[in-house]
Amino acid sequence: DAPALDIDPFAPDFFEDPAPHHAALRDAGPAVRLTRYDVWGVARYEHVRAMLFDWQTFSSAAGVGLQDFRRETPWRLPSLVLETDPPLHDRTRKVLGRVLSAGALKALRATFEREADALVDALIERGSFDAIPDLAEAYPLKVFPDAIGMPAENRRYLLPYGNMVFNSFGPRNEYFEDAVRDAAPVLAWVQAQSQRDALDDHGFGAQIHAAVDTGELTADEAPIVVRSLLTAGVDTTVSGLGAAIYCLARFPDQYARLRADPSLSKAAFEEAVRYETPVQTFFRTTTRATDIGGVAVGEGEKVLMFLGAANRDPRRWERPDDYDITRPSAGHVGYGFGIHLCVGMALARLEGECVLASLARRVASIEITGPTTRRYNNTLRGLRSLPVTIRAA
Ligand code: HEM
Ligand SMILES: CC(C)Cc1ccc(C(=O)O)cc1
Repeated sequence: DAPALDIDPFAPDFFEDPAPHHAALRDAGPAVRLTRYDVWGVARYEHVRAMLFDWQTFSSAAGVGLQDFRRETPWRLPSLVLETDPPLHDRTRKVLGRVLSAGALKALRATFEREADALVDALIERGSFDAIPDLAEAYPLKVFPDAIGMPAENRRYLLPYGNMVFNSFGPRNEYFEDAVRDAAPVLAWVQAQSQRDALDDHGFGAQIHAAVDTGELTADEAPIVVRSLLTAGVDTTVSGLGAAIYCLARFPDQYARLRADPSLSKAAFEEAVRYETPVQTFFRTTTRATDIGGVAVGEGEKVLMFLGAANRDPRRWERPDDYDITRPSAGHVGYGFGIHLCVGMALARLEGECVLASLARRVASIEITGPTTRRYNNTLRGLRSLPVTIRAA
């Protein structure tokens, strides 16, 4: 019968070095029974990509975490975008897609570039710092809440809230319990911050609430759609930027190529998203009995997609374990695919491009000058600390 493995994808051994586990999962078969959680795991690029496009068979409406919303009370009110299927998803996604479109973001480019230059100049003055809190976290925490239209105070709750939600997609293990320990003030803040009167008149938040005036959203739905941005808009880009800086610091020959041609900053960020895959895993739930590459899967089964394994699959990528900024990385599954393809992708890419271009123009070298420590989270892959020393160009 079906191949089975008892690995634990939500444990330090896996978080510290996923590569051997990813290889075992890919090689065990198209779909593998994860006996520890009694769910399926899919790690090959071909099948992960096919699942992401087949929303009818692989539904998001029962949640994209281990929890099955049809059997258990969701930890938080389900997202009206992430945790819905069509037709509801079509309506809410349309609003977010317009607010976050590449066209809408053109107006932000000058600001995002200026903020990146200012932050990099300040860090050059310091010389040595921790690239995670001082750069990977500092930059999104400045530009994104500004773009949403949030007041300056209380932005510190954004990372704790993201940490709770991303841990909530996994099992109720110690990472989840630690994250939700003092959740009450954070949850109250998120609820308050999503209201129309808490947001300025021209940011993403106001634009979402304006969809109530046009009848595209109800007054009850709008705060939940704003909550989607508060949830997914920061912790993801923090992990993405951290991944890119970590790659460029580890592979100086790639940094030298970027220095020689700063217009490669977009490609360098994209290849880091493929190489590190900040969002490592999430689930779908089958709506009918089906098969994945010939392995029979029943109706109502949770299937865990290993995006990080798919992005390193030798069946799809040449030299998958090389960080190569000139590689055509298009087609990686780091932002998902299909109807739930990351709606913030253009924004994430803009942030990544601006920060890496600023570094490429102003910083001659990035050296890791201390021990790195990894962050343990049930969904996000990223460092907790990355001590570096940079030299001005
Ligand atoms: C490097 C940064 C980012 C990564 C790696 C990332 C990754 C992803 C992935 C893999 C999905 C698909 C989830 C699924 O199929 O169930 C997704 C969806 C989503 N992302 Fe992102 N994301 C990033 C940045 C952002 C930003 C900056 C925002 C907000 C401005 C955002 C908002 C969303 C939302 C609202 C969805 C749900 C879309 C839907 O279900 O239709 N993400 N993201
Ligand atoms: C990679 C995704 C699971 C990130 C994410 C989280 C939360 C939401 C929401 O809509 O709350 C949307 C996207």
